[in-house]
Amino acid sequence: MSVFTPLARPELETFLAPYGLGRLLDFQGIAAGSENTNFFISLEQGEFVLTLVERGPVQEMPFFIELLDVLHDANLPVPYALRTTDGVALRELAGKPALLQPRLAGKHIKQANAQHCAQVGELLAHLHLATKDNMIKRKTDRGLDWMEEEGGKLLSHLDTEPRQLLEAALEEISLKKVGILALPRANIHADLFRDNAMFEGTHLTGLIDFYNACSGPMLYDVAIALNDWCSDDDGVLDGPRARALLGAYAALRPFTAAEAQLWPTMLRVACVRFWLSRLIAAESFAGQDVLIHDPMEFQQRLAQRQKVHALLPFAL
Ligand SMILES: Nc1ncnc2c1ncn2[C@@H]1O[C@H](COP(=O)(O)OP(=O)(O)OP(=O)(O)O)[C@@H](O)[C@H]1O
Ligand SMILES: N[C@@H](CCO)C(=O)O
Repeated sequence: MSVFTPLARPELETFLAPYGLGRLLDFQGIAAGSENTNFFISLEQGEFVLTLVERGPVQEMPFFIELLDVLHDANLPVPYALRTTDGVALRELAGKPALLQPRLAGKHIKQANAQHCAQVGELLAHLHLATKDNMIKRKTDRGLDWMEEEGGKLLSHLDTEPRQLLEAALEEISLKKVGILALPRANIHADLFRDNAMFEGTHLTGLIDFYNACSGPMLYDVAIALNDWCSDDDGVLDGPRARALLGAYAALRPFTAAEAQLWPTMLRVACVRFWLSRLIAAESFAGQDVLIHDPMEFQQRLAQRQKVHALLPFAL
């Protein structure tokens, strides 16, 4: 289970006291999640989630806090950093940046249908519309340069077939980089997988885990989401789900001609990003009690996306 930093009750009680939310009733490490340490926290005044941020520089934390405030103020269903009675949002616990957030209702779904996908597309468009004119700048630490660098290093670890697949994708990234970086931008979630959305029945109740959020091409966010929400088990894109997600998104923010043109490339870039991070995690956490997502899933998806040539059907 991915509790990288275990906590004892007394240190937790000391940490929680300044929020003024009552006594600690219960707490529980969360096994799901692969990058940060999370605890469900029951206090007298409600249910919360405590996150200890395990990855990325501490100086980035104000970005996440500000972005979640902006999205919360725009009435989007996201968690946000609660303040202590002295107004402090970013705290430290066990030497890690620590945030207390409201616990959102709902649970993750494994099998997405077109109805789920339409809501994801709609909410993603709202997220982009809420930030595109006042984007808060943050360069991702897993962008195109990172993909080229880490991908280059990993090539020699791969067998012939995956190596050729990755080589072709890295070549395409290098060729299309300028065009990708010129696409319309906003603040993007950059990790909108099924395990980062909550549903109650068929109703989307929230998005969580903004720790990969950054400023970047909106189309990249759409491609990341689509690759997870609309793939079959063998990595093939499911037409009805893909059309539902893209249609709902484009109804609120129509795609530009440049986005339509770069769509097949972007689907592949979004596969490379997660194939590489999963390969790196699998190597660095091998044998440890940490949730590791299967890298092969993205190798398969990338192989399937090499066959995608159709431009976006919903462009201006
Ligand atoms: N605000 C919240 N409300 C309800 N549940 C939450 C909240 N934040 C986190 N969780 C729960 O904790 C789990 C892990 O959280 P999260 O996805 O942020 O961790 P992570 O390590 O960053 O995961 P990932 O593998 O997606 O990077 C989620 O799957 C969800 O069940
Ligand atoms: N969503 C990512 C993990 C967190 O970034 C994956 O499935 O590889």
